[in-house]
Amino acid sequence: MSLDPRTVTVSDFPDWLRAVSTGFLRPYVATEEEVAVRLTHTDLARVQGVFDGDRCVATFRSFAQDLTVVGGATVPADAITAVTVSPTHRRRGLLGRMMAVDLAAAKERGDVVASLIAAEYPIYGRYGFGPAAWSTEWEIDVPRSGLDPRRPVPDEADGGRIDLVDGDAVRKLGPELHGRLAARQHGVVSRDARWWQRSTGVDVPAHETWTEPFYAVHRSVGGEVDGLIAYRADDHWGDAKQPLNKATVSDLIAATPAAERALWRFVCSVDWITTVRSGYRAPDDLLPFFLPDPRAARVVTQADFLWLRLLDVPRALEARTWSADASLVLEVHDATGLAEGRFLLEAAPAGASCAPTTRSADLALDVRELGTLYLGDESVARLTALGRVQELRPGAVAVADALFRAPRRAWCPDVF
Ligand SMILES: CC(=O)SCCNC(=O)CCNC(=O)[C@H](O)C(C)(C)COP(=O)(O)OP(=O)(O)OC[C@H]1O[C@@H](n2cnc3c(N)ncnc32)[C@H](O)[C@@H]1OP(=O)(O)O
Repeated sequence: MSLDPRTVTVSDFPDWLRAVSTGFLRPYVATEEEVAVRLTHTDLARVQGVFDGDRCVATFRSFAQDLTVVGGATVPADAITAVTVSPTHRRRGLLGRMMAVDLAAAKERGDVVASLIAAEYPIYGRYGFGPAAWSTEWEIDVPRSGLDPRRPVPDEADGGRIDLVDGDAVRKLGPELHGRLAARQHGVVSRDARWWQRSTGVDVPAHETWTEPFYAVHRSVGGEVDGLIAYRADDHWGDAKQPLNKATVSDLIAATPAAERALWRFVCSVDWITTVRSGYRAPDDLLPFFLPDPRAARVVTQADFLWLRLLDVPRALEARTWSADASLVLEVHDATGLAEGRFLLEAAPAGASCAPTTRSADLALDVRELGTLYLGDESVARLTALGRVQELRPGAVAVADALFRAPRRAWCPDVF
């Protein structure tokens, strides 16, 4: 029997959801009502399944996403999620087949990149993806941070105020604030209305145990909401009856460094909280330096996070800004042919042009490495030292490094 991927129908959908649960090692607990809700925000044309007889044994879904690139513009991304192959059918090429179908459709549609959060590092490089944004999580030992527990927050330097709010307010205020973040932080991916609902407890899938977080917003001196935090606290007391509670931040977005600082200092100031877990941040997040003693913030996670695969090299390279004025000819290898070619990039801080060329190449690299370099989060010299970029004209690596690097690291705040 052939095991070919096909588009999933409404009647397949519950079995497809069951297969996703199996692949992610969780029991299938969705109710009919949940299936109906999920159908309302799922574009079935972009949901693939592989069926062995009646049973779904492999799953794959993609959806439309906007990705902020260096300089603040966005490109249309093919966001990939819910990738699973049942343990009875693994390593027979099913993922490879579903990926080929999806990437071809994305290219046809005009998406500039494909994006995903990889469950495991070794899976996606073979499909042309490279890690493009990394993530760091800190754990703050609040009593060691040097913050004074007697002081009110925000402190005088800030001038703004912090208000506790509910999920309704977050759904109203969050999207505009997120838009301001997305306009300045490369690596940020769009959040649709469904994202805001799910993160505030509306129609949460049954397999996710939902507890209401605390939400607070920061308002600038002018009264504008310019920061938002969501955090949950545990209930932990020491033997000598001292509170030793941990706050875990699930979201902290801000439009200004001042709002960011005020919100971190706020969560560290909550009485009883002695530990704060930051959630996934950019590796160069300002957080440790908001504390009088940055060593109180210990790195607990440091790993690849957002993976990108370029589908349209000229549009991708023209969309971002560049730190220098130079031209470069890139020979891009892509086993699938989707992004293969030799391209002349003429870059300047004001904008770039990129087009196929017959000029001799300065650098040769796989599309995977171009994905890794795209958001300016990796050095060309490092990839060259690893043998993953070839310098064909002396000095081209230095030129490429001057061009590609961004002033700040990329940050993707969301798992999708
Ligand atoms: C974006 C997301 O959704 S991330 C979530 C990914 N899903 C999971 O991690 C759930 C658990 N794992 C699975 O469901 C499956 O193992 C999958 C989906 C990762 C892989 O599916 P498969 O159908 O087994 O992959 P497929 O047979 O197409 O493998 C293609 C190649 O990748 C390799 N490969 C696949 N998965 C892995 C892995 N986890 N680690 C190392 N190599 C892997 C295969 O060995 C094969 O190599 P080859 O081309 O050299 O022969």
